[in-house]
Amino acid sequence: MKVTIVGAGAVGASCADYIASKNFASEVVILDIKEGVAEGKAMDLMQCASLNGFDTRISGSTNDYSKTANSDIAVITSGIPRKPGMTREELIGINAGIVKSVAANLLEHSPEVILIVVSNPMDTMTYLVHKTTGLPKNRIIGMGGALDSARFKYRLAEALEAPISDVDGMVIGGHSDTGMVPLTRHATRNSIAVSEFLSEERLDQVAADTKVGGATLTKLLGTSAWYAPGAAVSGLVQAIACDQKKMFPCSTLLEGEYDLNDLCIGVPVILGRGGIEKIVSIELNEAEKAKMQESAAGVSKTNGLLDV
Ligand SMILES: NC(=O)c1ccc[n+]([C@@H]2O[C@H](COP(=O)([O-])OP(=O)(O)OC[C@H]3O[C@@H](n4cnc5c(N)ncnc54)[C@H](O)[C@@H]3O)[C@@H](O)[C@H]2O)c1
Ligand SMILES: O=C(O)C[C@H](O)C(=O)O
Repeated sequence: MKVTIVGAGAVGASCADYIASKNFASEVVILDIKEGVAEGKAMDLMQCASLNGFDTRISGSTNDYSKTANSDIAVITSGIPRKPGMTREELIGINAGIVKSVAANLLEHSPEVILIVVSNPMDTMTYLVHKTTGLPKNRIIGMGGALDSARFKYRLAEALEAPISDVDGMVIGGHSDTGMVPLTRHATRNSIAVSEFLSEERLDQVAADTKVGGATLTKLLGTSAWYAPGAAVSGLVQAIACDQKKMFPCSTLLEGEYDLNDLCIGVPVILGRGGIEKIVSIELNEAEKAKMQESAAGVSKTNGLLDV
């Protein structure tokens, strides 16, 4: 199993670290345009192998895509992150060109690859990859909901004063400050609805804190987050590599599911060796449907800024 990660920055390196530490991939290639950086990070990570007990071979490449040839999975993290006060949507001008060229380069050397799009604005970048590569939809996966759901569980556990392992919950919708739809009605503590333990006001606060999870970290860090994003990506990569058939909310092209068309947005999917093996349609109530429609309108508006 060969995995390529494009972008040796904060998220790309964190992602390589988690993938290697889990020891399920034979090879990880990190590629970046900055001379020597991918090679340096790969060497640094390889020097963790004896310490952390993994056999994954990690190598770096300065923009030489021949080294990525025959990758099974490729993760696109190349592009700029936001700064405090910015939205993810403001990154479109620079990141669209980068993501488009990176996807084309990857496919030239790995025609069967499954692509995981991370660069922001992620739902729009995922749509751009659809529009420009023509790959079947099962092989283009946008990562956002897995991260947002992890942040939702963190906030739920905080409110419940419970261990996170007691908590389950999912966030669907667009990966944006306003577009996320945390499914509080479906969230549970040990299979009991969290509404049994938390007031409506407290749950609304949990949802609000979840939606600005990325912005909160960007304000604290001066750039956007990388540990949880890297861990979330590695979870998707492992589900595909190990054919786990796990369910994650991922951004995928919708063609009528959830009454939405012609956009990529986060919904629950089953991930296995075929990439997105199934889009899972869950019953939403009227309020949840309205939030999903509003979120989709926001994503479509950003998609409208693309030159495709
Ligand atoms: N979808 C998500 O949940 C999520 C989470 C975190 C970050 N992000 C996004 O991921 C992206 C990367 O974030 P980061 O914190 O790692 O940024 P970073 O600046 O640390 O790293 C980005 C890397 O991309 C490289 N790069 C730029 N253009 C390139 C090209 N054409 N080819 C190869 N490499 C290129 C840069 O040299 C840099 O090393 C940002 O757009 C950020 O908003 C998304
Ligand atoms: O917040 C960001 O801009 C980065 C990423 O999308 C995140 O949610 O951490």
